[in-house]
Amino acid sequence: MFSISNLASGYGQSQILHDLDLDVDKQEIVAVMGRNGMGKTTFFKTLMGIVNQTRGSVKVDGIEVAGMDTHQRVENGVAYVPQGRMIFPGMTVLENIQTGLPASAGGKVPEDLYQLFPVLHEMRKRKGGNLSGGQQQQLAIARALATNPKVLLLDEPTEGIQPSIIKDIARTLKEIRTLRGLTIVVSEQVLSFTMEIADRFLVIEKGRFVLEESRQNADETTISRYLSV
Ligand SMILES: Nc1ncnc2c1ncn2[C@@H]1O[C@H](COP(=O)(O)OP(=O)(O)OP(=O)(O)O)[C@@H](O)[C@H]1O
Repeated sequence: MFSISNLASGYGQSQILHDLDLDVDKQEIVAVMGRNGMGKTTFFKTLMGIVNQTRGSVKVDGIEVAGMDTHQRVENGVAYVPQGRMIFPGMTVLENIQTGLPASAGGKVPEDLYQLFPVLHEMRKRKGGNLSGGQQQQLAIARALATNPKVLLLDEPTEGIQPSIIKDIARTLKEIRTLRGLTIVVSEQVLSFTMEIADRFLVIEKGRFVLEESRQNADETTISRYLSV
């Protein structure tokens, strides 16, 4: 469903990603685990066309999106929740969500988004910058979902978030996957979070996938060895 092959990219002369291959099924949740600086953010930015790829293919339901501008990739069903959430702090919660809506929605937020995140409805008139870290993460996810994606990419969603809220985010992501038939790729350093949600685990080191385990075979000790410094 979401097929990445031979993907390479970098910054200027320095190549960061080396021939990445990944096929994600519809409704599958894949976790890309790796320490700081191993290439997780570069991977997502390349998938979104924010960092230029030097080679490779990225297909959504058979449609080649590599080479498209970021907004065209969004139109073709790829949504991105960046590291650090990047919500607009001076805009209200409602306005933040509206930035993700297609023009055809006329600014109207779909009911099911507020059902998924009731707190965003309560706080829709508040400035995004006044929300807690966990609420901002929900807002960033809601804004991404407003584009009605087929594939959701999340870059370290648990960063800076309290453990109790992390559990809520895990529950919500699983719910969204089922409700919307979403395919999810999430990057993380926190294994307890991905153990709750992922069907498959990949470890990235220096821009290469060095380990792949299905949920059934995933061995926490082995994966955590890659994550400890
Ligand atoms: N704008 C940039 N220009 C040059 N090199 C960069 C740039 N951004 C990242 N890099 C380099 O690319 C490599 C991968 O970084 P990246 O941010 O993708 O890693 P990461 O796994 O997401 O780490 P983190 O968890 O710290 O975000 C690192 O060596 C980093 O120094």
